[in-house]
Amino acid sequence: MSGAQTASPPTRIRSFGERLDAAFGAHGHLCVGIDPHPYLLEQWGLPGDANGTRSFGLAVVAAAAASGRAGIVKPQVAFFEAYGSAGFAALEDVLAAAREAGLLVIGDAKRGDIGSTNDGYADAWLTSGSPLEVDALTVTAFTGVGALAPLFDRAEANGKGLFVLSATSNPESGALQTARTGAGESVSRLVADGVAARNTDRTRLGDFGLVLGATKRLDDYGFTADSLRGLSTTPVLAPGFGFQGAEYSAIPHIFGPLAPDVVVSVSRSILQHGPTGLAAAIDADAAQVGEVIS
Ligand SMILES: O=C(O)c1cc(=O)[nH]c(=O)n1[C@@H]1O[C@H](COP(=O)(O)O)[C@@H](O)[C@H]1O
Repeated sequence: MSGAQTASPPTRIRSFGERLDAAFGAHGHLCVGIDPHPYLLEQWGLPGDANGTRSFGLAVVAAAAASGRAGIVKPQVAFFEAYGSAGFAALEDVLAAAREAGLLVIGDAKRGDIGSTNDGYADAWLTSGSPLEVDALTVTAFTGVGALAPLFDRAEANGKGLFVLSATSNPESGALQTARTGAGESVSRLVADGVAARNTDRTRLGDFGLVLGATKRLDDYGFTADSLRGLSTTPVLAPGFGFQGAEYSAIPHIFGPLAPDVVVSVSRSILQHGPTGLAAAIDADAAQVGEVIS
């Protein structure tokens, strides 16, 4: 054999935005939350322990993958964390199963700290081969969008994404998030503009998105029609449907120009159908979402 070898070009890592766009195209916009509330474990006939959360999570992953109409899942870390190391072991199994099934995984851990600590979170959640590897992570910017730089950088390098809380769905969010800065913009918008600025290639769906609750009027949170247009190509993670009161039919009205890039996230109102009704509930909700976002 000759010593001369042709070097193969390095494989380009697909960005999170590209993969999210592909998931939208192949499966639609529905994201099924994996929230193993203790009352749901009981309702599903599962033990109220880490094994229960594992069985619950694996069942949701299997149903989403089998339906083909939900290409994204969002495990809520809190309900696994409640069982300590055994809960994290269960979460690792659920994440591995979701990855194996080809689902896009948004880890809902709402991390965010000073920059040097965010490096640790990037190691844990956004690094290929890490036990808790996900495709995208929810984070808070209370320490400042700039403090998230290690997470943005690592996500970009590894083909991962972030969803940063901007206008959250809970009733208490307004006092803080609608507060105005010295320059007169709302805290929600300050965060949104900072995140959008990290999406440098505006010709494609970005890797960095915003959490905008579907229960809110975005103009109350300081977003004008123009500012929403300026956020185009920034993906949106939208919780608040079902149990929190928002309806799928309102998506175009709530999100305006951002509606085509919305991840429609729903947990309890699908999960309450139990293991036997889950598949039908996913199909029914996906059909409704498909009618408003094509
Ligand atoms: O980041 C989130 O997903 C999130 C942000 C937000 O503003 N509101 C919100 O409800 N969530 C999460 O979305 C899920 C909503 O659950 P359901 O109300 O059961 O659909 C929970 O896991 C919440 O923690």
